[in-house]
Amino acid sequence: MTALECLDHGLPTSADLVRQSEHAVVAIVPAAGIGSRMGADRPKQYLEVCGQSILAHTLDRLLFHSQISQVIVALHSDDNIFDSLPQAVHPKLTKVLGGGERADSVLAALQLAPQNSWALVHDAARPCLTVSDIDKLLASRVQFPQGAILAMPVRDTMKRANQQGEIGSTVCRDNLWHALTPQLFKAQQLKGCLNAAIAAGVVVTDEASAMEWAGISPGLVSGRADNIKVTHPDDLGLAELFLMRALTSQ
Ligand SMILES: Nc1ccn([C@@H]2O[C@H](COP(=O)(O)OP(=O)(O)OP(=O)(O)O)[C@@H](O)[C@H]2O)c(=O)n1
Ligand SMILES: C[C@](O)(CO)[C@H](O)COP(=O)(O)O
Repeated sequence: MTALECLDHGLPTSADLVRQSEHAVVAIVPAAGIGSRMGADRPKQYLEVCGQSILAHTLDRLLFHSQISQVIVALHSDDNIFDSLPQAVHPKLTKVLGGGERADSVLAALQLAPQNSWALVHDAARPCLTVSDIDKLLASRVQFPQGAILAMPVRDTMKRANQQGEIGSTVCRDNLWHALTPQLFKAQQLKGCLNAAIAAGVVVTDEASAMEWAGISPGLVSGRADNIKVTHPDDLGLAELFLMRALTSQ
């Protein structure tokens, strides 16, 4: 098929595919949180499930992905555990000091991302990410050159509480998605949008919200429901189950 025919059919030309392959993909792992909602004796990313820490599982998925050239991990200034992880000495891995909020930690890591790279930002607290979902998000760059996020359509009826802890309203769930990670954007563009949004006092709880604030509409890529963010104690059992299932299916 000629380039013109590709364009007519909305397909990537070989030049598009070559260009994508020219831009490195750098994984950014915000891992500087303290896990207050977990209430454990250490930051939740260092709790063990299936034989190693949550962070170690997350790093393995990124370090061993063939299209990811570098993994930049943002750590808390008091972190005295990371260097004991086997993954800490991986040649692809770079450490950076995180910040007060997740967005600050992501920004700190973005300072080290190469000029024309893609930044694939993934929470340390999401250890059940699969290679197939990473592949799916990376492949979405053809359809969503502005960037995209893994997300999951809402399945439950959604309620908004009132001040009394009762149902205030039912939120229409049409076209309502849970934002997951990884979230994939051009590193320089993401850095600019994050800096601008934070400077404007915007609450930035994920990378996409900074891009949206700048007027960009990131793509939504349907991701697996087992890509959970380990946040509360009862998430640990789920993570263990999903990781065990992944190990036994290999
Ligand atoms: N200043 C921060 C805060 C959070 N994170 C990271 O962002 C991810 C998602 O944040 P969250 O699940 O909220 O983790 P914590 O902030 O540790 O949890 P909590 O809000 O319960 O304290 C986590 O991998 C966390 O380590 C970070 O790098 N820097
Ligand atoms: C980035 C994220 O995981 C997308 O759902 C989420 O916003 C992180 O929120 P947290 O409060 O920092 O865990």
